[in-house]
Amino acid sequence: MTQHPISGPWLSPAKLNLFLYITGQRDNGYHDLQTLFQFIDCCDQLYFQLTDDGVINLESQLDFPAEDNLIVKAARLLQQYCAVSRGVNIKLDKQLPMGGGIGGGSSNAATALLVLNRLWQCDLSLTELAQLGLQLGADVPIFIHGHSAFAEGVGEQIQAVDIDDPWYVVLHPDVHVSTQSVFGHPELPRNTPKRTWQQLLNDNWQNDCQEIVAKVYPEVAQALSWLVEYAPSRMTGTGSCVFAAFATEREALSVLNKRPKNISGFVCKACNQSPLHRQLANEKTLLNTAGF
Ligand SMILES: C[C@@](CO)(OP(=O)(O)O)[C@H](O)COP(=O)(O)OP(=O)(O)OC[C@H]1O[C@@H](n2ccc(N)nc2=O)[C@H](O)[C@@H]1O
Ligand SMILES: Nc1ncnc2c1ncn2[C@@H]1O[C@H](COP(=O)(O)OP(=O)(O)O)[C@@H](O)[C@H]1O
Repeated sequence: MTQHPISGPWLSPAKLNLFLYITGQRDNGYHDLQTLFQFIDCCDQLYFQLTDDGVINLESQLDFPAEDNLIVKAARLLQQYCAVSRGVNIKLDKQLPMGGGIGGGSSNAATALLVLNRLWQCDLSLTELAQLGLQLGADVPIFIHGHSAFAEGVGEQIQAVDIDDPWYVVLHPDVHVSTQSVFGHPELPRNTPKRTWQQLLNDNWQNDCQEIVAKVYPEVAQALSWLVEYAPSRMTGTGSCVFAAFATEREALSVLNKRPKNISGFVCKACNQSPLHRQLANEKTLLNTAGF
């Protein structure tokens, strides 16, 4: 049997929601949002090795079944959609905190779709890949398009934007916030008036989920009230991570290093282009045998 080379490491970056407003609710229960996504240079890494047997395997340090992993779901979706006969061994090196609102699962799915589209020679456009990805999660299309974006609808109406790219301190309170439970909360504000991008650009940015999450999870409230002493601070997505922007890495690191011992966190740089898309533009990183 042919031993195929290993391709990777491929980056799977996190995102922050710099603002998040809920402007309505659809008949199917899903909420309409206006949100601003920006990537950060904090990433998981994925490795791929093609196989001839059609089977999709995933090796990772996660403690739930591979079948439930969005990477396997993404690979299977593409394989079926393009009638690919080959399989793939995938290895995930997970670095990003999970359930923190920084989008690691959606990003992993998008990285799998983008890289396998190339390795399996499916040749789907970004628009087609984003449509496939939307079946896996509302945030997947943003990671497929790979540019900072103002998103509306459930995240599928995307307008690429260029915005400031500061350094961030991201704090990760030790709680897992379920997206579904936040959207199901009776006190969640659901009728923030819709505004244009121009109006929002000059607004004092907020997150409509923050008040409820901080009320239910005191750890989130504690992280916010600590960080806000240094700079304006907000929650990303449905939490639990909170962040604040700084002009320099040095300033951000000095704040991070003073954090309370019970809160983990990291410093990262904002990127208007996804680190994965930068990598995809450089074919030379495609083959590497050091992965598995
Ligand atoms: C709100 C965001 C902002 O980035 O939060 P985070 O998950 O990143 O924190 C995302 O769009 C989340 O996207 P994602 O995490 O993919 O959500 P999904 O799996 O599609 O949905 C999980 C559940 O949340 C609810 N849901 C999700 C998105 C939405 N616009 N309205 C909803 O009501 C639905 O009940 C759904 O069953
Ligand atoms: N590859 C993956 N990485 C992380 N989480 C995953 C993955 N595949 C499935 N999941 C599931 O998605 C949930 C949310 O993960 P994640 O994307 O990290 O959080 P968030 O949506 O809050 O940013 C996890 O708790 C896990 O059950």
